[in-house]
Amino acid sequence: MEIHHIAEKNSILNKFIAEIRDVNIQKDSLRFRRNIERIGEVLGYELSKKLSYSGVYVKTPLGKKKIQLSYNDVVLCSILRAGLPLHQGLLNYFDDAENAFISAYRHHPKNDNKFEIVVEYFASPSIDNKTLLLADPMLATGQSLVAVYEAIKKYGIPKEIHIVAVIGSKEGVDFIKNYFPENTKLWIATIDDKLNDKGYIVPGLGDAGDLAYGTKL
Ligand SMILES: O=P(O)(O)OC[C@H]1O[C@H](OP(=O)(O)OP(=O)(O)O)[C@H](O)[C@@H]1O
Ligand SMILES: O=c1cc[nH]c(=O)[nH]1
Ligand SMILES: [Mg+2]
Repeated sequence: MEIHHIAEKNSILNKFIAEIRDVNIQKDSLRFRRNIERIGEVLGYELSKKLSYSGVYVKTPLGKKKIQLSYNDVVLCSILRAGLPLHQGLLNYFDDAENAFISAYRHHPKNDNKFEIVVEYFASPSIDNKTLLLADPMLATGQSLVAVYEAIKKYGIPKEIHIVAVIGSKEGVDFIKNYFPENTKLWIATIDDKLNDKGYIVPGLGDAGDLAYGTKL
């Protein structure tokens, strides 16, 4: 897996990451969602550099100009709930992508810290031979991404996969490497060192779904 850790180089992206982490600023859910969306735009721009391009003539009022345009058939698949604002950010740039949505949540059968991932809702076009963008802001243990990848296989075999995430843990990044095809690319804004005993990223940002959409029962 090719890992692109975007915040390793300083850019305006750092401001968006600082705001979603900041315990006070993150309380503004409108700003939180918009910052995740902005990060999606930045990551989408970065990954667009690795797509396939061919020259297309564009007619202007005064002549014509050959421009390199990407010709990939992109399917943008996001994991509910927290994936929604990231999805919107990517869709702002890949505006003619097809779209897929999948639900994944942590089920605690014994009410302790051990959980399994339950994948229930799935709406997807065929992903066969297409460029799959798999978006989820948090890559904690990596189990949600792997469960989703297993579930999506019945919709076809993608030509290539780009995973898009905002904050990951080192452990989660190492875990998913074993499950995705070798040519998969991970576009991740930033990576933290630790997970706590509940599988939350430390320092991370807390619960991305709750921060974007409120607490659930
Ligand atoms: O890498 P993992 O250990 O699998 O954890 C990451 C998952 O946790 C979050 O979703 P969550 O289960 O909180 O659902 P939500 O988006 O509805 O809040 C996040 O959006 C990922 O899907
Ligand atoms: O740190 C984490 C881990 C899982 N889900 C989140 O929203 N945050
Ligand atoms: Mg959550």
